Amino acid sequence: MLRQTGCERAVSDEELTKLAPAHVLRRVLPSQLATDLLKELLHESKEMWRSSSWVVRGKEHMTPRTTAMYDLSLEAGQGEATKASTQQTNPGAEELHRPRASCMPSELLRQAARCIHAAVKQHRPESTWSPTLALGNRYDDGRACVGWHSDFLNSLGPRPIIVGLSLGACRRFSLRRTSDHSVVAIPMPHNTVVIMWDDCQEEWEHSVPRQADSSIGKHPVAGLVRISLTFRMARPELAEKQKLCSCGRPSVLKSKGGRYYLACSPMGTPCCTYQATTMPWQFMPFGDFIFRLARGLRMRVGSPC
Ligand SMILES: O=C(O)CCC(=O)C(=O)O
Ligand SMILES: [Fe+2]
Repeated sequence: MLRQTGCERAVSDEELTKLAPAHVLRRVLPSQLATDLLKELLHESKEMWRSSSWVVRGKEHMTPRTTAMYDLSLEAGQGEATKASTQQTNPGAEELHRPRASCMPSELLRQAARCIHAAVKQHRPESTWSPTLALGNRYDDGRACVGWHSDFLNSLGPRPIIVGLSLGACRRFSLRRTSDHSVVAIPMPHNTVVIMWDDCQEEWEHSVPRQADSSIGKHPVAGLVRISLTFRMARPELAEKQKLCSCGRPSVLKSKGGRYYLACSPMGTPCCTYQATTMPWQFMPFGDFIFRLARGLRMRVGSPC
């Protein structure tokens, strides 16, 4: 059933697949694995995850949640992530004033990654997607949130599959189409997965909005705390092709109005107000994308650095 919530529509799982390039799957992990992973991450996130921060005009802004990056390509015992691997898996991290924590994935987290991989394979047998990293987010209560955004494409490439697993408290996950700002929202109780595919990063934004604590579905173990893991596949071919802005700082690859563009300084004050490319994203095969990126997305800089 469609329900109007302000300007936001709460939709059923079936409707979501018709309205947005996204898919909700319930109880994807065996329930014991979901419980054990939740307990492990509740503990680990308290000890090791942290709020990142960035500085805009001298003022430090903290993320209203704690986060950590898990590099699934690292074998147990490999210890600290190397700088190269951190740069690839932690896009924008070098721009952060307080960078994101990098943690080693446990066996439980790897098992969860295998379940997520199998679920994607079941829905898209032809897909070669396989998760290489997971970004953890911890939302302690209704004030913790993530605002409207699409994920950086630098290390993921065009039209990436990104899979979010929710553990603990039930929060709302919202998707907004950039062309007309229509919003759909889905409740994400414990052990629910949302798959964002196709052009979800190119044409839509997503968020976990602030909520009154009284509207959050508490979990028997986690209470108001929600933990999410977003599984992604990094493309090593792209890491070598990262472009610096003309001011020398890293740039991020984003998409707007049907074109890719590189923007300066994702987290701080951009040196340039506008940088555009002339690369349309639609229907572009990955090989073409790499080729064009290697040749350089020629940037038109709106104002001088
Ligand atoms: O917590 C969520 O479900 C969303 C997190 C998110 O958007 C992200 O990690 O980029
Ligand atoms: Fe995101």
